Amino acid sequence: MAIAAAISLPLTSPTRHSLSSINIVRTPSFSTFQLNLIKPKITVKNPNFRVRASSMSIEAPVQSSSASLLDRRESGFLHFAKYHGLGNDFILIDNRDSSEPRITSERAVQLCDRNFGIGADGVIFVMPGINGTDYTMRIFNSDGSEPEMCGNGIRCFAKFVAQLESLHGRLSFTIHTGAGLIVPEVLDDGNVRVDMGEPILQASDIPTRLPANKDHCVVKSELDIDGVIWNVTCVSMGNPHCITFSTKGSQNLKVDELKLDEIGPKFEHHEMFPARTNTEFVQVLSRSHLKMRVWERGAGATLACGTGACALLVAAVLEGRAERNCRVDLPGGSLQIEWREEDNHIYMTGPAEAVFFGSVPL
Ligand SMILES: N[C@@H](CCC[C@H](N)C(=O)O)C(=O)O
Repeated sequence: MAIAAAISLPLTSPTRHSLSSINIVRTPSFSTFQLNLIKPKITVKNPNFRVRASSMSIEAPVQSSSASLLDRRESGFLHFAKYHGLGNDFILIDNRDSSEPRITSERAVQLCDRNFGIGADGVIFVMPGINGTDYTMRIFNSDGSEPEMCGNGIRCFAKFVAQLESLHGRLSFTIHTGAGLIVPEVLDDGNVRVDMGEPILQASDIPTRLPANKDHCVVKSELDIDGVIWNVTCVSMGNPHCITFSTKGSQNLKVDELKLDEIGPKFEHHEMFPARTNTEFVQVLSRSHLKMRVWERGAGATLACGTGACALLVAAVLEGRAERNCRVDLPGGSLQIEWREEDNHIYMTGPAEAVFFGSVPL
């Protein structure tokens, strides 16, 4: 099904956004508004552009007493919110009334398309909790595959739930995911700290066919990509990650120089990774400051990967390259990651922001 238009409002840009067909004015307090207080404030320049026309509508948040777009329930339309965590962007769907995703994986692929759809790295569904949890999160990657977890996505999930439920201040939820129980906490400053649980290190559970050491872990192993040997460590955060700091014979990667589009797919589809893999290319800036670029399974090069940042910290500690609490710089910004010795859990802290709201045909 075709989609007429998709618009994003980067939060770092000025408050007025000029597009060829419409102007959208955003309130400065955009990140703190309530979904049930949203009303469009759109100036239509081109009379041929109909904001709520045949296929898609766009609303910029300003305070009002009218009903939210997300409160409307016309049949045939899918209402969504677009969020991002450090530029890793997602279409969030209120699926609290059902444990079946409101759209298929095929439709998710269409909606994630940056030219013919809304544009996103994935689609996330907010579903009823199971096993005593508050909510369940499911996600489709932009290629339609379903991963177990998403670190940036779960921060967006927490902010979206807070707005759907009109909750304020410091909040914490329990969320059932394919990676087990995950607990995000919305902090007073708007950032979200997530208890990401324990890393999985057993080769068969990651899964990887790379040779394991005596602890059954894959640390400082070697992976052959077209004759180049990459030193890799493998970690699962519920989803698989392959982390590399160097090629054989070199000291430290310079991540800005990598041709990610060429090498990323070769890691992702390597025969050593039966469930494919996410890959983090890491440069050590200091023992508490790491820089990474990521090639994601099912989404390609993204601006950030939360589970990847957690996995790479574990790899850096296991390889003796870093402390347990580090700042991780990603193309879209920074995350603070801690692998706590007392409980073996990983804690990720970072932002998540609403971008725009809209509706498309189901
Ligand atoms: N960007 C996400 C990870 C999303 C899932 C990943 N592509 C996979 O297939 O495992 C994150 O922030 O963790």
